[in-house]
Amino acid sequence: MAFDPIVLPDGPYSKFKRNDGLKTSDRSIYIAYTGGTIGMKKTDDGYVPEPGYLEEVMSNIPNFSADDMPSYTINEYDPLLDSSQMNPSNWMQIAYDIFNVYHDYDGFVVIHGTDTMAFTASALSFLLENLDKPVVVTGSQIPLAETFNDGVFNLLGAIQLAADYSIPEVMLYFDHHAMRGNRTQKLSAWDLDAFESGFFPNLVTQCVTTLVRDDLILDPPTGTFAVTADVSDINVVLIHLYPGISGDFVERALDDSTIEGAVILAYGTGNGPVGDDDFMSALTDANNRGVVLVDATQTHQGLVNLDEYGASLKDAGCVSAKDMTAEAALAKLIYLLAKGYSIDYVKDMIPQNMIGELGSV
Ligand SMILES: NC(=O)C[C@H](N)C(=O)O
Repeated sequence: MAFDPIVLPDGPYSKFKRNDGLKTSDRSIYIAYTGGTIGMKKTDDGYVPEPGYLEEVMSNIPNFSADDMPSYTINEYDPLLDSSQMNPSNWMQIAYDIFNVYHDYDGFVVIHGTDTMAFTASALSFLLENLDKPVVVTGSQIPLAETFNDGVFNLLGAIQLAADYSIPEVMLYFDHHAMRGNRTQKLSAWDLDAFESGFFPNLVTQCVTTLVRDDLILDPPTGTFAVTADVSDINVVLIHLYPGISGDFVERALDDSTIEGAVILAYGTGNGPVGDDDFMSALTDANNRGVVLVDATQTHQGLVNLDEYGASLKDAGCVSAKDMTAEAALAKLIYLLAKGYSIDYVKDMIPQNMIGELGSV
């Protein structure tokens, strides 16, 4: 009995796949190595960041120097940081670092600890204005030096994505998926599939082949790439609501004249104890002093709707973060304040999509 031959379709087409005739090995990638578990060394006191160690381990893994890899330059930061020690001035260091070499490379990889990776990815998406090259943030749960580890695939995948695709976005690459950076949250300190992209599909899935959601990728910018906001000294706070939170606590949390904004991590669709007069007046007073109050949801898949109930945090002056993650809401608020915009403009912009941080498909 004769069988018709199986005709395989051409591989999935992506308009972001670079097709200028160059090979992957002709491309060059810049790697900003900030720290994180991926490059740590095992010692009697546990894992520690060790200068030079990540590159040493990489040089013993043939894949990183294979013929079909792009060339890459690694800028190892000094000191290497566990990401739990990072603050907005570290975001600026990464942003300026990329800015300084932007025209010399095809794409960028940021090696970073997982703990605050979603905050950094969110912040970079705002800080790197008019980005038209891929910036892929990655790290791992287990150090690359361990025999069984997730760093090999994460780092190889991030480097190849930055080399082969011209996706003009800050992405977070983990466990074979690239997610929009400002949609991500760290969900697990245990699973190798540690991040999720809440209300938004993954942008890229790497299986036997690479599947790119062309329909979701941001349009290339029309303006010139720039880093114009310095968020290092912007003072905002994040207040996570919990049953029993007192007005006194909120008042003290906001009682600092340098505070310019606050993200209120509220329940469900943005709810809080609106019947508590002390709580509401602590917020109202801050709002009257010019502190921008942003109501974001503490759920991982939620949409703030301040008009759903008769009384809401809107009565205290809060503006809705809609479906933004806490990480994105904080980063966006800091960024908008750093731009020096008026309070009214910042409040207007929070619920409006700027760089893919909100809106569902
Ligand atoms: N897996 C990791 O990278 C966790 C580490 N504590 C960090 O965030 O730097």
